[in-house]
Amino acid sequence: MFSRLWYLTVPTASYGRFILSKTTTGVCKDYPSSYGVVWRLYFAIRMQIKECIVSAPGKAILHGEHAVVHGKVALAVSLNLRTYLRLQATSTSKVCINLPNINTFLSWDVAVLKQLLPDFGAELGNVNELDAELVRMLRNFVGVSNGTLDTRSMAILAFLYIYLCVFAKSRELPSLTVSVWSELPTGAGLGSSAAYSVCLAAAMLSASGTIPSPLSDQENTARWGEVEMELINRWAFQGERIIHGNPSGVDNAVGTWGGILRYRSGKITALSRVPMLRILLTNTKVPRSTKVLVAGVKDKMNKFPSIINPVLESVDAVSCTCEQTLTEMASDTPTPEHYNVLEELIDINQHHLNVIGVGHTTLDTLCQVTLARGLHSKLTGAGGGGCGITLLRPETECSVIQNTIQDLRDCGYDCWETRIGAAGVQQHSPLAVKEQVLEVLARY
Ligand SMILES: Nc1ncnc2c1ncn2[C@@H]1O[C@H](COP(=O)(O)OP(=O)(O)OP(=O)(O)O)[C@@H](O)[C@H]1O
Ligand SMILES: C[C@@](O)(CCO)CC(=O)[O-]
Ligand SMILES: [Mg+2]
Repeated sequence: MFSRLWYLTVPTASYGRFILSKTTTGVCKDYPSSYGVVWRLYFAIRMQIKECIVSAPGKAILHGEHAVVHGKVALAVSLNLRTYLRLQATSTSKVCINLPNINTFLSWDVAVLKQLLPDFGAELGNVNELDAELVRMLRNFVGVSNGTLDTRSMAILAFLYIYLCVFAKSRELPSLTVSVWSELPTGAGLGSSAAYSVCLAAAMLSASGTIPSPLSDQENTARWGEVEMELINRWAFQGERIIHGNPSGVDNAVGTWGGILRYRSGKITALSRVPMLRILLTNTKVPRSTKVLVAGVKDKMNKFPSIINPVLESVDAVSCTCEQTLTEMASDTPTPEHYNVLEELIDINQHHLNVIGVGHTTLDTLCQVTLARGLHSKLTGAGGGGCGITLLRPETECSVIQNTIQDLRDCGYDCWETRIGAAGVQQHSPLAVKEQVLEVLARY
């Protein structure tokens, strides 16, 4: 009776439709047939896939990268560069993922993915810890070894992991298409993996109905409440674990909450009183892997604990002194002395980052070129290439900024002034998304 596929498609109020799907397999294993059919119908009816568009910002770390992995303080800011994700319900019985930034376009039969689910009733993917058995199965499924750093494999593993875990409760995995496009350079220290993971988590939780849509008739862009953001952040952290190995959680926290955050061992504090900082971002375009760099610091710590641990302690003190200085600047008029302190902290931290082995000659060049114009720089994110930040003082003349940007471009780097403190994860109606972004997301 249930040996063929059937669909019920109903228009929704916003855009798109939802689909009730039935698979060819008929009954749930381990359950009497009529019971299985009832459950399938129950879950199918519940499974009103809610189409959505979400976005999350990238980040720059002012101070505390790497040290934060070992329980020290980090100060991080969101950027005005975002990752966008569009999730569409389909009736193809396939799960499709389009990742144009990394030239990856894949699809799987839902029936094949269902074989990865454990027996009915078994727990899959606790939000608080990575399900090692599922990761192992997914590695086999995708065909990657444990030590792989391949960009595509990491992105696919994170996607499948979050998809399966979020929809595992309903045995009917939905047929859908997910397209992700980012304004952020991939793998350059600006939190592209976290913005990607935050978008995946928000979209899956929203599509499954686990969290409600924050959009209303009046709002084309809206944010979720604290409880929902906490859940998004936790699932995004699992995505980061798959991509990074041992993330601190600071990047996904900024992708979720946005703004300017102090982060230490999972404790997130929004800094509300901070001065408006102007920052240049420079991408050396040297590719690197956060996972490898984080593991390299751990090796150094194991090899020379009495040398490296005090350096991380000092980075912690740099972050705390910076936070204190920013607070003073916000409560009083910022003075040139405040900026002198911020510049000295940048120099000190850059030296520390070199000591722990995450520098790169291109980053040394960045520091030298900007210092020749009187400006101070440090790497941001995992280092080893990727991006650096340069602090601009209020009195820095326009011509100095323009000449610095040109000098850095002459080195072959990308360089631009950025705005910090953008909003965290958001849901958008199509009306609120820039046309070019919609166009890229709709192309697939
Ligand atoms: N737009 C995207 N589309 C698909 N995958 C992405 C995208 N952005 C990031 N990723 C995934 O994240 C990986 C890059 O993560 P990685 O942590 O190494 O760099 P980052 O997050 O940009 O830098 P950092 O962690 O230092 O801030 C890519 O290899 C890919 O697997
Ligand atoms: C290098 C690191 O500290 C920041 C990467 O943006 C890693 C992490 O905190 O997960
Ligand atoms: Mg990352």
